Amino acid sequence: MRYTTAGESHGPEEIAIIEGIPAGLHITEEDINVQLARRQHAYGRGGRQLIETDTVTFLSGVRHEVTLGSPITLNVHNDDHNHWAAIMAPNTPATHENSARKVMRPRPGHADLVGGMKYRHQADLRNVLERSSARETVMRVAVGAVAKKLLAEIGVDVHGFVLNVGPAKGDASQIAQYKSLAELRAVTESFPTRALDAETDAKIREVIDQTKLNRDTVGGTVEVIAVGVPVGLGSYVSADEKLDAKIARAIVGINAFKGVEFGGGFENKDKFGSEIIDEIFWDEARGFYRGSDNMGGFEGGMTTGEAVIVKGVVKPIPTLYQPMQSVDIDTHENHRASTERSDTTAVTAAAVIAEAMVAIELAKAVLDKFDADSLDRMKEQVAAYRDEILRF
Ligand SMILES: Cc1cc2nc3c(=O)[nH]c(=O)nc-3n(C[C@H](O)[C@H](O)[C@H](O)COP(=O)(O)O)c2cc1C
Ligand SMILES: C=C(O[C@@H]1CC(C(=O)O)=C[C@@H](OP(=O)(O)O)[C@H]1O)C(=O)O
Repeated sequence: MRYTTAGESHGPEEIAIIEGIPAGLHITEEDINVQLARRQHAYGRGGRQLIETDTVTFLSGVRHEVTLGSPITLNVHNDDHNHWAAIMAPNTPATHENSARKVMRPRPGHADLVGGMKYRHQADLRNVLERSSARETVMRVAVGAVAKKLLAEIGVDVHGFVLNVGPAKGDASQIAQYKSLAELRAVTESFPTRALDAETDAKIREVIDQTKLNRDTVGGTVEVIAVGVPVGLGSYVSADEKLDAKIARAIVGINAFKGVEFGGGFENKDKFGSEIIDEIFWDEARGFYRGSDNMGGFEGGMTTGEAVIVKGVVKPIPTLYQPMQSVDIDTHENHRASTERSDTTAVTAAAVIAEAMVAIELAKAVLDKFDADSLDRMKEQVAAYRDEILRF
């Protein structure tokens, strides 16, 4: 499976093309729209989300709600494009009027300055901004929704949620507190916040509200948990086949993510080996299993069969309503950076995006390992493999 996305933030459409999804997967636009809504309506977002109604259209690869095995094209319309049609027009030469919203003062913390230097966009840094915007993540969530549907067919369930925002502490992995991922989902699905308990939920909302009043932005930590993952996805034999490494790349590839960890993560460094190594047990029903999951479901770059637990750190987003110091790329004079309207935090939406990225990497690994032409054949192979592993 591979995918690509295309689209500018204020252009007419966002597009994704996915190749390698087996024939025979039941999927509807609504399956995807549910996930898009979780991203779009996350707490702490700005005015743009009041304009958009993120819904997907299938343009290829799906017939009568079933995948054909051919490339799947997904499309989400940018409703805001109406307000930008002249400025984004692909077929009209630049004029004084349609270049009205030029960006000449790069926004610190964005791709503006380096992207401008790299692509020689010295006439207008909007040419960088439009694609570097996290608007593109709407398509990653759409692709992730297809991946989640595929994974559900083999009993893999992936869920992402917010652990903390700003100084509201408490970023210990949550899975241990819950009997099942379904239970965890039941309490965290109610975005805007993780809602693990009413007090923390209220604290997180308060931090976001107060940050907005301060005309500032705030970061935080998200967690993604996947259960039902088969043993042995990824491989130790070559560095680029390690699945934990692929997931780390996929997480840090999301706009504004600055860190990633697995299981106990950075906290493991403060403990002794005897406290954190996941010991091996066996029983008839489960076969081999670990007594704990401090490694977040990976040994040697391969899934152990325990829950995959991934955390990501999201920076406070860079566009503030109190613009930061920058320099005009034309005059080289000091100026306040350009301001676009902005979210207060990306953390809440980022939990949904991180979930999508983990689902995509797990789905890719499953499709690499098993026959991926027909869904039924893939499921037969996965079942036979699970049975073999149980009897090891
Ligand atoms: C869901 C989401 C929404 C975002 N919204 C904004 C925003 O409104 N304003 C902003 O300055 N940055 C926002 N960002 C962050 C920028 O896209 C990001 O910081 C920038 O592209 C530079 O990339 P980097 O932080 O990965 O280096 C958002 C990120 C995500 C994931
Ligand atoms: C459009 C989305 O997020 C955008 C991501 C973003 C950025 O700089 O990354 C900046 C803002 O763009 P705008 O200036 O158009 O409001 C966000 O709204 C979205 O997530 O759908």
